[in-house]
Amino acid sequence: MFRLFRYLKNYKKESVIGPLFKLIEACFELAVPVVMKRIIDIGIKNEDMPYILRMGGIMVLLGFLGLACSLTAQFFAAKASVGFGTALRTDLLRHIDRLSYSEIDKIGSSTLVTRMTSDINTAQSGVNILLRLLLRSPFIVIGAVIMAFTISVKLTLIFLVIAPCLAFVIYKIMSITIPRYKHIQKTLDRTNLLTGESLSGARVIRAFSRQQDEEKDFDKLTEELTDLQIKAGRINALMNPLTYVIVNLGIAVLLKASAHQVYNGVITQGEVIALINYMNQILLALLAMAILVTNITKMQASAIRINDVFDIDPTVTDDGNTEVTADTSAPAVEFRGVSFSYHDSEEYALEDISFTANRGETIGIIGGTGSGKSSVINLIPRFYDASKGEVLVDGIDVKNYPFRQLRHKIGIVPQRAVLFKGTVRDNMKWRDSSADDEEIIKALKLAQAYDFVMEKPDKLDEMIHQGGKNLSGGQRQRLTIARAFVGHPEIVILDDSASALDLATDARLRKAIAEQTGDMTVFIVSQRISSIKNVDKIIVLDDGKIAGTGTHRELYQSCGIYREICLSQLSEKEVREIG
Ligand SMILES: Nc1ncnc2c1ncn2[C@@H]1O[C@H](COP(=O)(O)OP(=O)(O)OP(=O)(O)O)[C@@H](O)[C@H]1O
Repeated sequence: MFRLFRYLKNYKKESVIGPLFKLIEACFELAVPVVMKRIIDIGIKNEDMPYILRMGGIMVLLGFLGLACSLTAQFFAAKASVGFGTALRTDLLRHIDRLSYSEIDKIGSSTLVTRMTSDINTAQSGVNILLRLLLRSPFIVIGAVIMAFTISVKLTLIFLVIAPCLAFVIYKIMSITIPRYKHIQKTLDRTNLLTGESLSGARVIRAFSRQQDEEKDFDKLTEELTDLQIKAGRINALMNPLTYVIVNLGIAVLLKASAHQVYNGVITQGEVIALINYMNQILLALLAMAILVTNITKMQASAIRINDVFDIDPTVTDDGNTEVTADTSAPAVEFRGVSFSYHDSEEYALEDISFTANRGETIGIIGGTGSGKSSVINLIPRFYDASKGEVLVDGIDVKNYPFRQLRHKIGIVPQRAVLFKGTVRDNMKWRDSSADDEEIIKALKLAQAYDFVMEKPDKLDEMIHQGGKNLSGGQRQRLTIARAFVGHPEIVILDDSASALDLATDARLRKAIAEQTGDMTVFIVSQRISSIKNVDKIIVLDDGKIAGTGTHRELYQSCGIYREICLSQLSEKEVREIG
């Protein structure tokens, strides 16, 4: 937890002023019983109305000063804790941004969202409470005991018995409830995960009529959560009655012990009232400490989870890499004996892959599901690093490029069409922020997206909802294809990105790519023969290995797997044409 306190370094002043004002407020609070004592012992005893009013005025003033100090402390504590949360969130996001796909796959994006949101919020409120209560509560307890000593040493001995009893009861209750609260937090995480999955997968759940099963799972989890909360709540509910019983018993003992002393003139009525006040102040301060400890425990759990993310070292980095000069005589992309496995698994997803893709060539990658097509193309922009062998772009190992330079060369159309909230124009400028409308329109035309964008009332200014929810699957795909071509990348990768297009649009897209990409090297990953049959070179993958490389005609004659795919997808006439 202490590791996270470095995010308070820009808020040193606030972190001192906040607690300081809380201490000043505590001093005013400790002074109130003294004034009360004077009102009783001097004002009421002498029936001195002006004195009572004067002292009453001082009490009100103490109240207002306390309030002002408390508000000031709250202001600075809030400023420091919000600043802490912001700095922590920014740094965590920066760290997550540096993680490779491999680490993100391992930890899971939904877990990262929880770390970024609820864990950071818990740490932030923990810091706020810490700044306000860490010094104040012990100060009030010690201060109240000292003030009581100045009134009567003998009667204060009762305090020395009551305060540890109170602390013990609070400690006992918390030692039972805190582990339960940790359990509740874990169940809450599971509930959040299930809720997230149910909401994001709502359409699939309905399509498969799985609502009832989902509801059943959700009910089970929420019942478990309710049960845990009720049990922890029941024990926690004992806190106030038990502590008040102890304090009231203490007050009864105090009254009994002081009665004689008051009668004999050893102690005044005002002093007895002041002692009772101090006893109540100790109780309230100890209860505040219980709240503080609960929050520190929650904060500690969140801090561990946040630090777990910080402790993950990115395995794919470009640290120390400086801009490289491309070797224009080398192939645009070359794989040399590349093998690759996910998360250091023993089993290779790709094995001994070697091929070259020259400038201006269009390369088709085909194979069954899970044959390794996406794995191959993910190695080009270094989303993952090859376990063995080398991946070269323009003759240089991708590991030697700064990410910015490498990825600027590449336009990627991922398998899942992801668009962001904003206008069509905003989305088109992701690769190249300086792209003008002319360039955007050229890319939209190539991707067969121009017509439907122009049919929208606001054209390039048409708003796209989060995730492109207000577009059809095919429209989304066409926009992601257009986005990859803006800014004229040297390499374009289309990962099964025409799957939602009708055959006619797909054919027009292929024709446009063949005619308009010029010196770009284009990779088309597909399971459809029709999407790749006219490209310069086709790579056939089977179970992570290359089963054949060549043109459509060559592969039909030499590669059994390719022929099988052709026979399952092409019409008799098309097959006859190859032969
Ligand atoms: N993130 C991942 N973590 C672990 N294993 C993975 C991951 N992604 C893919 N794999 C595994 O690697 C192998 C190759 O997967 P890949 O996605 O490259 O195949 P693909 O040919 O693109 O399949 P599809 O056409 O279905 O997209 C598969 O066995 C798959 O289970």
